[in-house]
Amino acid sequence: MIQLFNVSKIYHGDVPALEGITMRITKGEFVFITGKSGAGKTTLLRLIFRAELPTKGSVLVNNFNIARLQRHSIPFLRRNIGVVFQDFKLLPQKTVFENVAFALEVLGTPKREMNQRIMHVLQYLGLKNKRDMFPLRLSGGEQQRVAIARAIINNPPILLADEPTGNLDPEISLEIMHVFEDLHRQGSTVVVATHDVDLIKKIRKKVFCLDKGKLIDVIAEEEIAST
Ligand SMILES: Nc1ncnc2c1ncn2[C@@H]1O[C@H](COP(=O)(O)OP(=O)(O)OP(=O)(O)O)[C@@H](O)[C@H]1O
Repeated sequence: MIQLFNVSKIYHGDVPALEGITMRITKGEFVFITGKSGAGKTTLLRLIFRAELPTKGSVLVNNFNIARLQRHSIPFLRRNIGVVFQDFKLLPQKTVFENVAFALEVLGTPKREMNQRIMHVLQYLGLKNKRDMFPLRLSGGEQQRVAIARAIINNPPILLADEPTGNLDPEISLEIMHVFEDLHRQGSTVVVATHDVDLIKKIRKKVFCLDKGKLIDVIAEEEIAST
């Protein structure tokens, strides 16, 4: 589903943000990308949803080389990928409902269908009674759940999360991870970048470890269980 072959990314100068990365994430997998600040986690995710192009190597999503996608095909790639960020990136002047609706409006979804789908996803994430609230009146965990609602409203097969619990306390972080686990159980491919080792130990999924742009280790789920 997601494959990287010998991928390097240099923003400028000669220090690569990523160097010689080869990895494969299969359909329906839940994986973590970890590493210290600056290791290249965000860059790796940005390459997958084509916010960046690799300097070298190739990135394949659903067997399509994302660098070769024609401009008009990019929205089709993005429709397959939901993205969640550390800072939620919600629109502060729109309500919870409107924030989620926005992701459907851009696709021209009919209004009645839109209402049904949004209420369903808000219910799933325990946000039904927050539908008319503005994001800044919500707790961090609730804001992140709104961001997840927005990311999954189009049922994308792939969910990317960049340090999704970076602004949340440990208990709420675990709750958010359980939402990702549930989505994974329902069939989504989930990729979570985090430097939170405690969280990784609790969730126990395959881990790709980056250090200074290089993939230095891949830890299988079973190995984590024993640490
Ligand atoms: N847009 C950019 N322009 C120039 N350099 C960048 C850009 N984005 C990232 N970098 C550099 O690439 C390297 C990897 O950064 P990246 O953000 O991918 O790492 P990270 O592991 O996600 O770090 P953090 O946990 O701090 O977010 C860093 O040295 C960073 O300074």
